[in-house]
Amino acid sequence: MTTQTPALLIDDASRHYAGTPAPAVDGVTIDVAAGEFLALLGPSGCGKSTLLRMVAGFERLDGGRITVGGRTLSGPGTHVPPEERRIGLVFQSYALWPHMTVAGNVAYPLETARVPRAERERRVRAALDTVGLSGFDARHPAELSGGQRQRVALARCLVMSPELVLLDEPLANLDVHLRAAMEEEFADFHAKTGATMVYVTHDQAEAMALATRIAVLDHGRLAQVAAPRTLYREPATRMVAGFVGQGAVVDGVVTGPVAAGRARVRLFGAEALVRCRPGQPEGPALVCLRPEDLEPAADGPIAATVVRAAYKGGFVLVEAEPQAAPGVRLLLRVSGDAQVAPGEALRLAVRDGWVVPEGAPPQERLTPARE
Ligand SMILES: Nc1ncnc2c1ncn2[C@@H]1O[C@H](COP(=O)(O)OP(=O)(O)OP(=O)(O)O)[C@@H](O)[C@H]1O
Repeated sequence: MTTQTPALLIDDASRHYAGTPAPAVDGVTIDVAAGEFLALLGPSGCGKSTLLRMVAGFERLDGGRITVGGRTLSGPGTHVPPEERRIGLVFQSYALWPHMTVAGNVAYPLETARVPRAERERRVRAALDTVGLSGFDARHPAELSGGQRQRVALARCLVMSPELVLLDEPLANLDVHLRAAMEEEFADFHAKTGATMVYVTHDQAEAMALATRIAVLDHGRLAQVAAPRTLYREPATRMVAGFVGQGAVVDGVVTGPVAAGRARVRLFGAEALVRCRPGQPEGPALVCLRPEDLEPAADGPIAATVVRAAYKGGFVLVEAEPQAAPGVRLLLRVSGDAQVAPGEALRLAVRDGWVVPEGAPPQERLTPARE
């Protein structure tokens, strides 16, 4: 059996800024396989950028270790400076030189590294070709769209053939349409180069669309790292359940039996069968109900009242309040043809759900590109 060295290993890494009450990054462990696209996701201030800056070498660690391809870059007594890490960086501000042409910007890191002219020109051409900007060599950044500028920044990073590429909210400054187009560009870029990527975002849709795995940070700690589908269907904590995807996290009681990943739960006085981790104990529990887990049904056991109904094109997103739990809001989708109005009574059936195993170990290891 062979054990592959992870492309990037963040091992129990911490950073506590002086004068702040709590660590920005608190004992985070993640290993990233070669060729993996890992998204770091979480609300503002959860420590995503700090963690990325630690990997890049701009921040020192207060504890733990960071290795890339088996080489320790940060650790007790070790801090390799950013420029010696062979890591590509792409940030939301493209940081292109305005007085240089596109080709000049992309060639810049090669010049700094004293790469001979002929090889430099070949690599610049190849990098511009990869990002779909052949023929733009002579333009200046001011003559490009936001998306094109971001692609130049990608090409400039790619031209150095980095082992690892770090991207910090690279689409944050682009409008919605351009973001969608650039998402595809990033997916292409990843497929073509096979580079290992770590991508910071607070946009869960972006993370879901791009990443092989997503690491969710919550107040500097790793809440869960898993494939997008697992994160959505089997959130490990209340925070992950609420932050990723739509739906509700509600109080229920596991009444058993718990077998084959299923449990019987009592929800709003009704019985339902939902998914759970093996060994889920009986008793009070949090249950995550996604919109597709709930269905209006004439004989549904949960009596509810429509609070809001929003036509979303093709379907209506309904917010409903169970009569047994005033203040709780459930979300479900009904057909776009259905007439649903606030105040209406509704009976709901629970088709699926997930018992949130708060307190269980957060780490899930998966090989890249596999669910
Ligand atoms: N240089 C600094 N000095 C002191 N505190 C800092 C510094 N940089 C970040 N912090 C604090 O560390 C915590 C994590 O910040 P960080 O920028 O890593 O979060 P983030 O998840 O990237 O947020 P955002 O999505 O808003 O960029 C925050 O509480 C922030 O205020």
